[in-house]
Amino acid sequence: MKASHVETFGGMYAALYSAYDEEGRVDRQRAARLARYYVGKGLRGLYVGGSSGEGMLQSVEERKAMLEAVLDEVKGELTVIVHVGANATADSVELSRHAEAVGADAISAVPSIYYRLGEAAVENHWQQMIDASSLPFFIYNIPQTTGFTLSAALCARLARQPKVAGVKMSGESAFELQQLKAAGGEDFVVFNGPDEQYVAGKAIGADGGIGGTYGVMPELFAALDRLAGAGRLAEAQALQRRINGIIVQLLGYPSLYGACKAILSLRGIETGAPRLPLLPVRPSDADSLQALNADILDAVREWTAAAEAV
Ligand SMILES: CC(=O)N[C@@H]([C@@H](O)[C@H](O)[C@H](O)CO)[C@@H](O)CC(=O)C(=O)O
Repeated sequence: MKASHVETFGGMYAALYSAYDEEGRVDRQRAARLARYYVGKGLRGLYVGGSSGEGMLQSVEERKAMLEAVLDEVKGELTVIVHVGANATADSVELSRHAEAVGADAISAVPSIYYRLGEAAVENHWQQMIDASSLPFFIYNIPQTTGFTLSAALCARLARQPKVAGVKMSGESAFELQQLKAAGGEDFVVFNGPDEQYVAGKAIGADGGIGGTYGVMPELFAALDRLAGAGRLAEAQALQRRINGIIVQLLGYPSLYGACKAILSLRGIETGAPRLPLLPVRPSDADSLQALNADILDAVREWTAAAEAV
């Protein structure tokens, strides 16, 4: 019997950061090393080229290079979902075809942005990339950055296609997350997007999460999922509060991704600076980043034993 979408894709995914060399060019070796860092950390997989991955700031060729490097390194060990959303439909179609050709597990996309498109245009944009490959497709709903809110009606319509496997719900309303799950049906995978409220998303029906801060604390999000999934609510709430203390600090730097990349650099994983207009950390941030990294590693020590007992 064919595995369900929830069985195949449910779980926790780090939204992978970009990997550049010191001149800001996509660096395949660094991308491979970054992907390898997440093996054995309790995650199901990686989400490549999304918001955290700066896909929207890269050329089609750079995006292909990032994906190829990741798949060469971890294919079969981690499930790889690749974001193929681009402003021009033709670019998304090309990325969708490429994803299938190089062996990604699934594709995903935001709407085209800037033109404030209506539902018919967005639906057509997504449909073209769905049709361009045989891979499962995950809608990426992130209204606060795209200006487009996925309606339950459009979600239900798309979900009628067997290839449409779920939604990455980065909107902040837990109610809307539940409504998308209801619209998609039992085997429609809903990923929680806001890392700060994973427990709420899970409690209301998320099948896992994809997050931009998982990349600096994958063990904590894996533990959080296990505690919440086992119904150990008090511990899950306590861990979510601990995580949120860390996220608040990360959000205090010139850019979230710059801070996350700087923290990974302290652990020997070099990925370069984020691409402008995203700002890198400042030299004056060095001491606080050291302290934050130490705090995260303390939290990992505190919480992994608790979750292993689940
Ligand atoms: C608005 C936004 O960027 N949301 C992030 C969160 O992971 C976010 O970084 C986190 O909750 C911190 O605010 C994700 O939903 C997006 C994401 O994971 C990605 O595609 O990289």
